[in-house]
Amino acid sequence: MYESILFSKTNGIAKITLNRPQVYHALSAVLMLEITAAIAEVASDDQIRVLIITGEGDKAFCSGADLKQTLEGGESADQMLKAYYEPMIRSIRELPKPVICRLNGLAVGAGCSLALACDIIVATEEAYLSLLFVQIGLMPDAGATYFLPRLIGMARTFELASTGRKIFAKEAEQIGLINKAVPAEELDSEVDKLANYYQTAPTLAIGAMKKVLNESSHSDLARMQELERINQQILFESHDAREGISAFLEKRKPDFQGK
Ligand SMILES: CC(C)(COP(=O)(O)OP(=O)(O)OC[C@H]1O[C@@H](n2cnc3c(N)ncnc32)[C@H](O)[C@@H]1OP(=O)(O)O)[C@@H](O)C(=O)NCCC(=O)NCCSC(=O)/C=C1/CC=CC=CO1
Repeated sequence: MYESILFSKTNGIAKITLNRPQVYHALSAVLMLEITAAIAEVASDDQIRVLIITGEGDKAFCSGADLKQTLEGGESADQMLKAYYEPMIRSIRELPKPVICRLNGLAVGAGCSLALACDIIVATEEAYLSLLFVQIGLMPDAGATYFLPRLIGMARTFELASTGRKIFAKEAEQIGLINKAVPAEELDSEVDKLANYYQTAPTLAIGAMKKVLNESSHSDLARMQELERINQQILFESHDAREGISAFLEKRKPDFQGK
């Protein structure tokens, strides 16, 4: 059904694998439309409780815009960003389910933006991120200027964006750009551990928390308290909250259904 991604759904866990290895999974229009379409499938499938995004193989997660297609496609940057990049990035942020980035290799340009849009990033120690836009005379896009200052502050963002230097996973972990750097042989067990946790977690609560946190960087305390109140009221009536509270009182493990 898809030509540039592999898409699987198993035991409540969906996985999107970018699959254009000959160009390090560079972002073609088709690839971006397919990622966005697969995320819409994840959104509408109540059985799916967590999404993993990764690249095929061990070299690259994503090399950013497919430069050949970008140059030859005849579309302006404005058109491409609006039509392909921005909907893809927003679909990750707006998905009310956790998204894990399995950073299997380099993530550069808009590939870096794609990784940063995810909720949790687990990387191999060999993986690196780079805002190398500046090296081809461009500036960060696809949401990078939104994510970076919030994650690592303005001074670090300016340095990384104006030089495009590589940030390997260990440094990225230290400065708070990713969650965890692990040896390559531990990447799958680390990602599986997280995915299995989320697959049995109270998905409704996690989705509401994600939606509210998305607002926190541009809202004041009163607005955040209002959003907390509105969403907590909805969660308080939910199956999983009733189950979680009952399980605590009955001294047993909760059986969360994600609703
Ligand atoms: C740093 C690299 C990603 C990897 O370097 P290296 O390990 O030395 O590997 P290479 O030999 O260079 O690459 C392997 C093959 O993949 C092809 N390739 C790699 N990246 C791309 C790409 N982005 N587009 C097309 N093809 C790519 C590469 O040509 C090799 O193919 P052959 O074996 O046939 O030669 C390095 O490859 C690199 O710097 N890549 C370019 C990174 C880049 O500049 N990305 C785009 C940034 S801009 C952006 O992401 C977003 C936009 C959005 C909208 C509008 C306009 C522009 O950009």
